[in-house]
Amino acid sequence: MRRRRPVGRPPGRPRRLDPDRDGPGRPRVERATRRLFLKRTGLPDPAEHAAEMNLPPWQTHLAALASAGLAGMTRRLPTLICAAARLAWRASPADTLVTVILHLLAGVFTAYGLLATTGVLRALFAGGATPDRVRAALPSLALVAGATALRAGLQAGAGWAQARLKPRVDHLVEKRLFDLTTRVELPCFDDTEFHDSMHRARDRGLMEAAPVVEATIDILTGVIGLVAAAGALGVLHPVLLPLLLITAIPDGWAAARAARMRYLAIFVLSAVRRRKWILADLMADRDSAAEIRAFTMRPFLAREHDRLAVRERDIHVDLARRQTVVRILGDMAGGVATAAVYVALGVLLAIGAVPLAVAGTAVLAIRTGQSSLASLLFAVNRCYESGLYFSDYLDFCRDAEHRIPETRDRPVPDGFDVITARNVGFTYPGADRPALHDVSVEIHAGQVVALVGENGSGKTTLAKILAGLYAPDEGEVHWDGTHLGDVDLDRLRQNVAMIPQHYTHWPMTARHNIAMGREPHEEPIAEAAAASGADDVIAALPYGYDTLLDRRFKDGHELSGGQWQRIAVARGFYRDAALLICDEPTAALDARAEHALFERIRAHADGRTVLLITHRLASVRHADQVYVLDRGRLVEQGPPAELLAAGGVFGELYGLQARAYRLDSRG
Ligand SMILES: Nc1ncnc2c1ncn2[C@@H]1O[C@H](COP(=O)(O)OP(=O)(O)OP(=O)(O)O)[C@@H](O)[C@H]1O
Repeated sequence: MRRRRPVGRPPGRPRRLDPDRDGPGRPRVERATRRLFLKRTGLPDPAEHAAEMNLPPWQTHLAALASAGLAGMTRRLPTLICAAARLAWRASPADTLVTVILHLLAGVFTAYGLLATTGVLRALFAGGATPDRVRAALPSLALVAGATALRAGLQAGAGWAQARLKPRVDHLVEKRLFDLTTRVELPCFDDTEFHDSMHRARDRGLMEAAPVVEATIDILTGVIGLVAAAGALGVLHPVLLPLLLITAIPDGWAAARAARMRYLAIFVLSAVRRRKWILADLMADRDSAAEIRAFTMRPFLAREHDRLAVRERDIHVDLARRQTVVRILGDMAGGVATAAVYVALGVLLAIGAVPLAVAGTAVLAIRTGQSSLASLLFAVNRCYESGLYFSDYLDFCRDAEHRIPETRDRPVPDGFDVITARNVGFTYPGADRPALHDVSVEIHAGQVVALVGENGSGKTTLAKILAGLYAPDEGEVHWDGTHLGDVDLDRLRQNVAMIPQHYTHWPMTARHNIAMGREPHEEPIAEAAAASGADDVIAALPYGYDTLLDRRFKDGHELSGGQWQRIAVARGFYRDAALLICDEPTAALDARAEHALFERIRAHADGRTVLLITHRLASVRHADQVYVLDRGRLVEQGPPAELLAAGGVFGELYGLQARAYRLDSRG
C-alpha cells in the first residue's frame, strides 16, 4: 500500500526559530523588535491589548527587516540575486540577456564619455585663442556627445527589455503557484503549516517576484555605473578613487538609516493597519452592509477606524520628521565630504599631481559614482525587502512540489460492479484521534447506499475516501479489482460526481455553474437542471443560463441558499458519473423541495450508483443499504427496514425524528 506522505510537523519536534525569517508563529522576534522600536522612539504601543492583531502574511518579515543592517542585507544578496537571475532567465532568456548586455554596454559608454571629457577640458584649458581652443575641443566633444547618445539609447533599450520581462515574470510565478495549489493532494489543505505557507506565497510572495528581478537589475546597473565611474577615476589618477568613496559614505548611511526607520515604523504599525483594513473592509463590504445598518453600527465602526487612522497618521508624521533629520545630517556630512574632496583635488592640482582637465573630469566622475551608489544602496534595500517575501514563494513551491501525487500508469476503471473499502482508518493531519477507524463498506453498482450518523461521525470523510479524494492511512479501497492506491486519482475522479456538503457558489454564469469543468452541452445541461429542480430557478433568471451568479458584477444575480443548492445538485447530475455522492443535498431546501429532490435523486439513480449522506432519515427508507457510523466506527449496516426492526442506533435516531414530527403536527 502506498503510504501517504505525512503532512505537518512530526509531533514532538518543535519548529526551529529563524530570526531572519520571521512569521506569525514567531512572536518572540516580533515582541523584541517592537520593544526596540518603542524604546528608541518613545512612541506608545499602538497594538496594546489587541490580541487579534497578529501580523498578516504580507507583513510577516517586518521583524527581519527591522533588525537587518546593511551587512546582513549584503550577506543575503548572492542567494537572492541567483534566484532572481534564474527566474528572469526562465521567464524570457532573450529579454534577460538583452537587459544585461545593454546595461553593460551603457556602463562602458559612461566610462568612455567621462574619459573623453578629459580631452574636451584639456583642449579648453590649453593656451591660445578661445576659437582655436573650442575648435581643438570639437573632436573630443563629438566623442562625448556620441558616447552620451549611445548610452541613452542603450539604456532605453535595456529599459524596454526590462519592461517586457516584468509581465513575463509575473505570469510565470502566478502560473506556477496556481498549478501547484490545484495539484497538491487534498489533505494539504488540512495542514495549517501548508495553509500559512500558501497564503504567504499568494498574498505577498507572488507580488514580490518581479520587484526582486527589477531590484537585481538595478543592483547590476548601480554596480556597472559605479565601476564605470571608479574605472574612469582610476585611469585618470589612482589617488582619486578613494575620494569617490569618501563622498559616498554619508549618502549611503543616510539612505540605509532612513529606510530602516521606515521598516521599523511599518513594523510597529502593522497591527494597527491590519485592524484598520479589517474595519475598512467591513464598512465597504456587501456581506456586512445589511448588519451595519440593522445594528446601527456605523458610528462605532467609523470612530474605531478614525482612532486607528489618527494613530497611523501620527506615527507617519513622526517618521517623516526623523527621516528629514537623518537626510539633513546625511546631506551635511555629504557636503563636508564633498568640500574635503574639492580641497584634496585643489591640493593635487597645486602640487601638480593632476592637471586641471583631469580634476574637472574627476568632479564629473565623482558625481556619476555618487548617483550610482545611491541607486545601488536603494536597490540593495529593495532587493532584501522583496527577497524575504519572495523566499516564501520559493519555499512554498519547493514544499508543494513534494506534495503532488505521483503519476501512476495502471488503467483507471470506467465503472465498477462493486466498490469495497476494507478496514479503512484515517486521521486528519494534526488531529489527536482518528476520524475513521476500521471501517469496511461495500457499494454495489446500481444501489442507493446511505451513510448516516451523528455530526462528526465520519460520513463525509468516508465518502471522500471512496471518491479517491483522501488516501486512507490504513486499509484499502478497491473499485472491483483495482486498488485506488495504484491508479491516477485525477482520472478516476472523472467517474465520480460529488455534490459536497459545502459547495462553491462559482462566480460564473448558471450554465458554467452546472457544466463546471466540462464542455457545456445545451441538452444535457437542461436535463440535469430539470432533474435537480434548477430549471425553475434558471427560468426565473433575467438571462436564463447566461445569467452571471454573482451580485458583485454588473448584471450579476444572487440566488437564495435553496436555489444554489439545486444548482449544485444539477452540477452533480450533469457529470453523469458511475458514482454519485450526495452529501446532505437537501440541507438548505424547504420541505416540499426536499421531498421532491429525494424523489429526483431516486429517479436519476436509475441504474446509477448513489452514495447518500443525510440526516433526514425518512429519506433513507428507500435506500438499498444503510451504514451507520458513530465516532468514526461502523456500528450498524443493513437494509433500512432491517435496521429499524433491530432497534439499534438507526432505529433510535429515526424514532427521535419521527416523534418530533408527530409532536409538531399535533401542535
Ligand atoms: N479538515 C479536517 N481537519 C481536521 N479534522 C476534520 C476535518 N474534517 C473533519 N474533521 C473531523 O473529522 C471527524 C469526522 O468529520 P466528518 O466531516 O467526516 O463528519 P460527518 O459525519 O460528515 O459530520 P456532519 O454530519 O456534521 O457533516 C470530525 O471529528 C471532524 O471534526
